[in-house]
Amino acid sequence: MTKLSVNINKIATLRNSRGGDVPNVIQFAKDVQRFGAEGVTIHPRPDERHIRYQDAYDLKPVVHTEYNIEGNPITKFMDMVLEIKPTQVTLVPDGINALTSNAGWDAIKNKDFLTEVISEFKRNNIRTSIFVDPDTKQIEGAKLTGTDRIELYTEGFAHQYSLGNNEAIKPYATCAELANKIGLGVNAGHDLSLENIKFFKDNIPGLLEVSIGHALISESLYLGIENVVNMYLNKLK
Ligand SMILES: CC(=O)[C@@H](O)[C@H](O)COP(=O)(O)O
Ligand SMILES: NCC(=O)COP(=O)(O)O
Repeated sequence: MTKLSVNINKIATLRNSRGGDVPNVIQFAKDVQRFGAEGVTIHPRPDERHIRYQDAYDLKPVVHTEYNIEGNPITKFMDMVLEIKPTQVTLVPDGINALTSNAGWDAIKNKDFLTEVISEFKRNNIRTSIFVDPDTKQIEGAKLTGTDRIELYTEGFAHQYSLGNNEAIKPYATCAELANKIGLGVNAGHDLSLENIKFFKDNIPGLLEVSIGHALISESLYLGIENVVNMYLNKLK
């Protein structure tokens, strides 16, 4: 069973584009859970261009499924996560100006730093996951940091799969097998979509959770637009 955690960053992006509170991220988080999502993911960035730190606090009382907060563990982020105590924190090595996440950790080079940060979160009973590329050396490195889980960075797979290259799943499957063997839980995310999720899930052993935002919100627009246009047309009759 693989849990679906809905990343609601894009709802905040839309809200922020107009000021005000439409669409309302809190209501959206409540709704995705009502519709069956098994988790809510946010990825606050230092510039707060989409999800804001305040949203992270406001979401805490309404996320009754798994609350996953992702980000680079700078001091401000760590303090917030330690205060909120979500179900899971996913550490991502984003550059400050990165448009979106674009690489996993070098868990070998950053072993001491990650070990320290992870132990602090675990001391506070927060499950930890680290974002990694599909490289077996990084899976072994991740294990040495003490993390509970890894999140496989799936952008490469998603891109290759869209070009018809199904072989691109192989390093992910190999890494998942290794993670299962050495006792690391396996999550995955980035550019997963209705087009590629079934193939990914079917080929990744022990996939515990996927977090999906960009495609899921885009698909919701595509699949909802006909209904809404018709609702407007009915009102204009
Ligand atoms: C770690 C990951 O792949 C996602 O959290 C992604 O980075 C979403 O962040 P943005 O919404 O800022 O693109
Ligand atoms: N951890 C990945 C995530 O939360 C969503 O990534 P994306 O679906 O917005 O690419």
